[in-house]
Amino acid sequence: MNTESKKMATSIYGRVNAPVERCRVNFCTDMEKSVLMSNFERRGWHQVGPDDEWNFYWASTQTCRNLFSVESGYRMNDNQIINHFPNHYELSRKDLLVKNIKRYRKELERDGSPLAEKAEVVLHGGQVVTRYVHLDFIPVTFVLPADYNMFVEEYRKSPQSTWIMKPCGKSQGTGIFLINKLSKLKKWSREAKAPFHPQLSKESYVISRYIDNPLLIGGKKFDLRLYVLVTSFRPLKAYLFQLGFCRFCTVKYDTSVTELDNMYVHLTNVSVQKHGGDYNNIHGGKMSVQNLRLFLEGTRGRAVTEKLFASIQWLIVHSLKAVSSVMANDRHCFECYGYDIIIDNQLKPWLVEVNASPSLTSTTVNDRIMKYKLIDNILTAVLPPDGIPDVRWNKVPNSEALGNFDLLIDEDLMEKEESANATGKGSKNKK
Ligand SMILES: Nc1ncnc2c1ncn2[C@@H]1O[C@H](COP(=O)(O)OP(=O)(O)OP(=O)(O)O)[C@@H](O)[C@H]1O
Repeated sequence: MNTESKKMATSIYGRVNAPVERCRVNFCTDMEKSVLMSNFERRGWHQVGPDDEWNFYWASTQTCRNLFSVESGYRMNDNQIINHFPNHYELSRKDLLVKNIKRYRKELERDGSPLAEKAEVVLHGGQVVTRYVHLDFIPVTFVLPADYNMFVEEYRKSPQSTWIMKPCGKSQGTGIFLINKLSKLKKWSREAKAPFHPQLSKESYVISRYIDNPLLIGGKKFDLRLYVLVTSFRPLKAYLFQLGFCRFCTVKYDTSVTELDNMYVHLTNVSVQKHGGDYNNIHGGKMSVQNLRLFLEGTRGRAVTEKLFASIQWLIVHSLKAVSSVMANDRHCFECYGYDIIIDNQLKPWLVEVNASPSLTSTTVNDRIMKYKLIDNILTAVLPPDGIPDVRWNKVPNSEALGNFDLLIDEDLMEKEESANATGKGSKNKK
């Protein structure tokens, strides 16, 4: 690499900008976010249009779907990669995520896996129900209108529970509301012109048990936004970014009925909270995961904190395994998912949602530094050491190339280790 090409980027990113190999890559994007563009520029990449010969496409989910559609007839060559799997919605659509996780649990149960162990638990109202011991990481959820009767049955088991209704095809808190009475749901259904009638309803919803005992800090509810990079679904290869963050509500948590419609109390989306009068532009209602860890170690102890973070990794791996068999594992694809997780006051993590297009908009300076680093680390991890996209590469970055990503799972590696162990055992046995 000559000195010309060894370009140290300057400016606000500081330490983030280690020298990168500058090589000729033609990139295309329909998302001109500054954290993306500055990363591409720093690598000396050249921007081209979708009809030109691109090597690297950072596309919106819709553009990616169009590109993979049968009608488009587009065929990628070995030097082209793109940032979504064609049917990412199996993981990122609220209803499909639930459907896939339910199927995965049933399959494990049918195979007699110890992971599918069940036990009886007592609900608030004293009712005893059976739940998965290890795979109970999404709140009880039903898809409406299809599962309306099943929902009513569950609702009656614990009528004092609160439920959250979310439209499947929307984001950023749009169309979400809480209910604590079946009558409220029925009223809404009437006003929305019979959305529970499968033939009449245009939109499906999920209704989930509301996690009404979230862990609070400073009296406020928050959730975690974690980034997970998947480079392959079969074999599964996934990495967790260390620099996730917590997103706080601006108003203190309050479960009283009068506050049920107050979204500044219940929804942690930045897109909701930034409209609140108490929104802070400096920290943007965000706190790093490292600081959360320190806070928990100080207030709850190191062992339970370790256990919580291990459970979070566990739930991410199993949510990915739940979709791995249905994902179109195109070798041109990688994807960075935004995981939304709520921790309850028993330090149990709950998976709320997975986003295929986590926001790359920066609300604060720290946010911008972190997101810049995220993109930098993704690019380094998905490209072979020479920096040129190549699907024939084995997609195993070395530990240096992972930057702030930690390996979550590599089924390839696991298989190799297993067979090495078996061979080791074999030779021991021979002795
Ligand atoms: N089961 C639940 N219990 C408690 N709070 C929840 C639950 N589900 C969602 N929430 C809250 O509602 C917010 C919005 O939910 P969710 O992320 O599923 O919807 P969204 O509008 O699609 O968000 P996004 O913009 O991230 O796609 C979450 O960030 C969380 O604060």
